[in-house]
Amino acid sequence: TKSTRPQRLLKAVQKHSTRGDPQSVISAIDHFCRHREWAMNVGDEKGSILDSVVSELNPEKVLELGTYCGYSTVRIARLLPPGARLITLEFNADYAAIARQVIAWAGLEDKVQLVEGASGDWIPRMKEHFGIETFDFVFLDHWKDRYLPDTKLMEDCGLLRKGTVLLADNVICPGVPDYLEYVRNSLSYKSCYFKSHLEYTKAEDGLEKSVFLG
Ligand SMILES: Nc1ncc2ncn(CCCCCNC(=O)c3cc(-c4ccc(F)cc4)cc(O)c3O)c2n1
Ligand SMILES: [Mg+2]
Repeated sequence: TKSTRPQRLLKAVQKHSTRGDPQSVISAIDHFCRHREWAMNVGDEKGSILDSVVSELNPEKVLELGTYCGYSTVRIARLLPPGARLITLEFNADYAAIARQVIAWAGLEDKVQLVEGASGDWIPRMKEHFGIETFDFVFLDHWKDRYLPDTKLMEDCGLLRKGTVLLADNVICPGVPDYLEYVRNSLSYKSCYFKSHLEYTKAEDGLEKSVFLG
């Protein structure tokens, strides 16, 4: 039977990168997506912005919503200090199976916990199930119509603290208008837009960085 795009992406990682070398995994995925098949990874341009936000923050507790093949998981986890933890939620079991192998190939499995399921189901269980008090950094890259409800859910579950940073992908393309309106107008957030491009294309897209003020 025909392979899937995530399966072909994994093969490209195993063929063109070095096990245990996260940077080579990132480069192999970017090369595959730019020259073989487009895929919805955050990509190299927005990825560099993601890197700078994570490096500046040095977060201990990270939540990623939407793993896909693990590209942004690897980008974030490779920058985390020893002892820091990244929990990443993936709804699609096939994507999760590929992402686990990409994360393991990069040698980052000790920093990453991949959980299969829907954000709306798992966010309320973070405290009791993972012993998480609050998150320092959240990367939103899942269903675009879940960014706003899940942000409100994280607020209600007490998972955000003064200074927690939310970074949202795709705020222009595909777009998250209700989320943008909320974080840009709410007195509980200080928000700013990083203009960029949709991964591997010339179309405009960008990341919205929002600091929770408590
Ligand atoms: N609730 C819940 N909980 C947990 C979950 N885990 C996964 N999901 C479902 C996520 C499904 C993938 C989400 N990502 C995107 O849809 C996406 C799309 C584009 C794009 C596509 C076509 C174009 F022409 C232009 C742009 C580009 C991007 O960078 C994107 O990130 C979950 N949902
Ligand atoms: Mg995205």
